[in-house]
Amino acid sequence: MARIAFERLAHAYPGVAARALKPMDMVWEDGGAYALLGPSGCGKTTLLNIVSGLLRPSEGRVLFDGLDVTGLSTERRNVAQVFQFPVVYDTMTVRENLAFPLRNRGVPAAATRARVEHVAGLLGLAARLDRRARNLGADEKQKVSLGRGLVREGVSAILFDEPLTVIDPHLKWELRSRLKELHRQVPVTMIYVTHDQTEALTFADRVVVMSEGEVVQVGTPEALFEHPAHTFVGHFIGSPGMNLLPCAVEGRRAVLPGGHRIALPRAYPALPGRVELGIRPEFAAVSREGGLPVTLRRVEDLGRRRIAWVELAGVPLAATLPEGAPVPAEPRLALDPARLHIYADGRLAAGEA
Ligand SMILES: Nc1ncnc2c1ncn2[C@@H]1O[C@H](COP(=O)(O)OP(=O)(O)OP(=O)(O)O)[C@@H](O)[C@H]1O
Repeated sequence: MARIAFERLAHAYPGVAARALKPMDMVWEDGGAYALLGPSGCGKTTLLNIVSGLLRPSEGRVLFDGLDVTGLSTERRNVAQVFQFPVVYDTMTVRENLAFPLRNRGVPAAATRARVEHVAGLLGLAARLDRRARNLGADEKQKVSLGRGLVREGVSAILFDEPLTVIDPHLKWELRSRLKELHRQVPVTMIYVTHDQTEALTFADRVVVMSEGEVVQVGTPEALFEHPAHTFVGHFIGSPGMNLLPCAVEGRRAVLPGGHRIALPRAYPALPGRVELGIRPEFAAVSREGGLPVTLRRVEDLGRRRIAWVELAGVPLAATLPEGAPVPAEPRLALDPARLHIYADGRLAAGEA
């Protein structure tokens, strides 16, 4: 297990002027379960390959427990990896596949057998141990691949690159829970790359959100929901994401589209650049009275809750229509003051209580 640190780490691919990763300092705590979340092309795989040693960063250093490993191979770093597509030997049995990483490192036969059976049990593969891998379906092959990543004890970290892509949707939930359970039993540092927020939020204790080669926030799923540090996080996490309204801020007041003034929970100094007010749909309620006048465009029934799509002076936003309430003829929008956030050029402005 290892605490992994980046020191002024950045990466540009040869012949490409723009950096795929912008300079960053970061720490991955020993034993943490991290998800690396972001849209396609934001740099997740680049970052993961730098941790594993498949890719050498063009700038900065990678430290494992304080030791500079920037120039070391994956093997020397003692990192296990699970990729998007199954990596299994078709002619071997499941048992032989799972035992392979242990045999390679000279683990005694009895210990190998016990460990293989334990991991197979965790992944629901116990009844398949003596089958040839080529006779397995795609889901089961990927389970074997996961097992090969998990079977070694004492690794510095286990890295997963979208490991559930080929897995049937109903099995994804089960495998995520099994991985989480495994992390509870053996708290090794795990980094799990995904572009799926549900996958990230259910697997991880800490979610690392990336956008355009930058880590924009590291936080618990709750922190990302309650206090998005960046408008990208507000919008990317949540369904629908956070509403963003252009505004002007004067001390403890915000002036919204249409010239509506609302009180803010904190006081702000003069803010530079583009200023926006962020509020999640969960904390913006549409009702018959109290609040800002809005135009109702449509109501979306999501089963457990209803989303009212409204416009405030022409600016669209999503709000909640409380359970059981009729759709109001003249809707008003109430924003929970405690849940308002102010952003300047995309970044959360601190304000003073
Ligand atoms: N070998 C390469 N040479 C040049 N540019 C690359 C190379 N690999 C990735 N890139 C570029 O670097 C950026 C980050 O890519 P990366 O694959 O790390 O993103 P990602 O978040 O993992 O995306 P995805 O989810 O689609 O895999 C992209 O703009 C990509 O086009």
